[in-house]
Amino acid sequence: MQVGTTLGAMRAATPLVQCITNYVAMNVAANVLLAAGASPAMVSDAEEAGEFAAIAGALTVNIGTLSAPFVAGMRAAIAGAEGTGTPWVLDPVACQATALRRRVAADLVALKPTIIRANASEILSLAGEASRGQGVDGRDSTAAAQGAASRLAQRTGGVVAMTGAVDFVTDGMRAVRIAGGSSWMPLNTALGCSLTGLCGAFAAVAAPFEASVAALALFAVAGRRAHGAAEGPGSFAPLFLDALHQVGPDDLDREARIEVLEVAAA
Ligand SMILES: Nc1ncnc2c1ncn2[C@@H]1O[C@H](COP(=O)(O)OP(=O)(O)OP(=O)(O)O)[C@@H](O)[C@H]1O
Ligand SMILES: Cc1ncsc1CCO
Ligand SMILES: [Mg+2]
Repeated sequence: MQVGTTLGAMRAATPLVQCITNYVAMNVAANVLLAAGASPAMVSDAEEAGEFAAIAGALTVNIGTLSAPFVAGMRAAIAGAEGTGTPWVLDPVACQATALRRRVAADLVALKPTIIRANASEILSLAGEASRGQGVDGRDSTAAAQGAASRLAQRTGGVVAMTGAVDFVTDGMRAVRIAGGSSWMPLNTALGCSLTGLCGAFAAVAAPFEASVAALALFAVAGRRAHGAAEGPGSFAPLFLDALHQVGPDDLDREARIEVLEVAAA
């Protein structure tokens, strides 16, 4: 897959990405998007979120620190995005954990996100299957959730970008696995939330499946590079930001480990 071309297009556009994300992720995700080449804006109040979505290249919606004002802002923003045909990405953080999260996540999935980016435990929960997730941390393997991801994609008509030690992306017809990354990534908070924002940046310039694969591949390559130079989760964080900035289109094509799956295997 031509992930390098997609990265080049994203950087050339510097897309404006509206991120409705949680308090933990706001700063981390903004820095990740800036380092990768996009232009993040954390705009979530219901009074302006719909208006902003109409001028953004993409919208991302994350339920990590959920509250009624956040939900109102999400609904306004999604309505604005739908009005202009703007792609939007859902991150259903810890959607298995409480009744509020299950209800809000189900309501948002019913609005048919362009992309759902989540860990395997969240995908299993959205698909109505048993999840071992502990709060925001995934505890299931993506291999065990491939079927759930495919069914979810078929139900929404969108793309499911599921992450873990090995990532899995499907639109219900096509599927790929992406290897790489670092075991220190889940020890850095909000990297998944930041990747959701990056999926939005790529979706502003490319079709949802290609956008998701490019975003996850960039994280996998940058994570692998940073792992080689880091000594632990703390030193990993700045090295990862540097790598996100340094990986170019040719590097991405050369270093990405993307396996295209037979449909039957998905
Ligand atoms: N064990 C691992 N080895 C390599 N890469 C990993 C591993 N676990 C996660 N990653 C990578 O970390 C990034 C975030 O994925 P993860 O599944 O941890 O998201 P998440 O659970 O939603 O995170 P958060 O909610 O903390 O933001 C992805 O790029 C994924 O490929
Ligand atoms: C730790 C944490 N708690 C709510 S959201 C979040 C960021 C990782 O999902
Ligand atoms: Mg998450």
